[in-house]
Amino acid sequence: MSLPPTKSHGRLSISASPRPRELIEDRPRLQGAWRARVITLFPEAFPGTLGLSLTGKALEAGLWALETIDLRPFGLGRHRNVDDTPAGGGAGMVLRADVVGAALQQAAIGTPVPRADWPVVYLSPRGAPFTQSTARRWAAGQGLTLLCGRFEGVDQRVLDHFAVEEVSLGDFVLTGGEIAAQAMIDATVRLRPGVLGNEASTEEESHSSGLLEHPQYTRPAEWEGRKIPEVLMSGHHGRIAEWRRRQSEALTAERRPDLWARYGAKAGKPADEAD
Ligand SMILES: C[S@@+](CC[C@H](N)C(=O)[O-])C[C@H]1O[C@@H](n2cnc3c(N)ncnc32)[C@H](O)[C@@H]1O
Repeated sequence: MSLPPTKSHGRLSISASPRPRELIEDRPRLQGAWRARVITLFPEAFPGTLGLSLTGKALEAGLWALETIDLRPFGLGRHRNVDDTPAGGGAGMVLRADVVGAALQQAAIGTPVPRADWPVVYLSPRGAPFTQSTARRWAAGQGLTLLCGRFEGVDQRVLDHFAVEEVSLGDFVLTGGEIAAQAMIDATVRLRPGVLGNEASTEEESHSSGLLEHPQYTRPAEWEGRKIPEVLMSGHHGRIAEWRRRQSEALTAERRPDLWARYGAKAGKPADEAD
């Protein structure tokens, strides 16, 4: 079977088909760029929000690359069928192991071993929860292959065969993996060097230190009778840092007792004494 083309959203194509000239010329610049490779029935959903703002600029600049692999051309027969009814009966359709397997094989071309450098992930509500530490782990590698499910999901055998990691965006069910893929790529790519520029720090934001971020304010100094807290206008860096730390702790304790308990435990004291 000849390989269907892979669409590139950055400046590099991994397609087996002839590449436009400008893509070839861009190749050296992209060597070593972190890459997201997404297997989907809806490649037109990409880059989506990833093409906007900082991630979009970084994509254009070649700081990372995005490639979609359309699942449909791997389908069978005249209609390129990709799914079939669930074994054992039940509602809906399941993506076939042979079809998804062929797409995963194409996605594996040129990816490094060991897998730690390039995880292969199935977006799934059954998966391990996606967190900031997942994003950090993925950002430290060379790239990521994401398999977007649809319908009732994917035949289990292909997940087992390729030792695919299952990761969930949260405890809810989406109609497909594309939104989850974009969210996870966004959270990962913004941790790559140069993507956020010098302006933003990823060290002080929510989930980096185990706490939620303190409230933020900007001009005007007074709005609808509400003033910016005085300490933030004082210019006293020590007092500002202390105020922000206390706000972070109070917010975390109130909104996320699970994070607060873990934070307290890390600091070596029970959470209710962590003040
Ligand atoms: C309708 S869902 C399938 C749900 C599946 N039957 C179940 O109950 O676990 C279709 C696809 O959406 C994606 N999806 C749905 N919810 C998700 C979540 N919370 N996180 C990541 N992907 C999700 C997965 O790729 C899934 O295969």
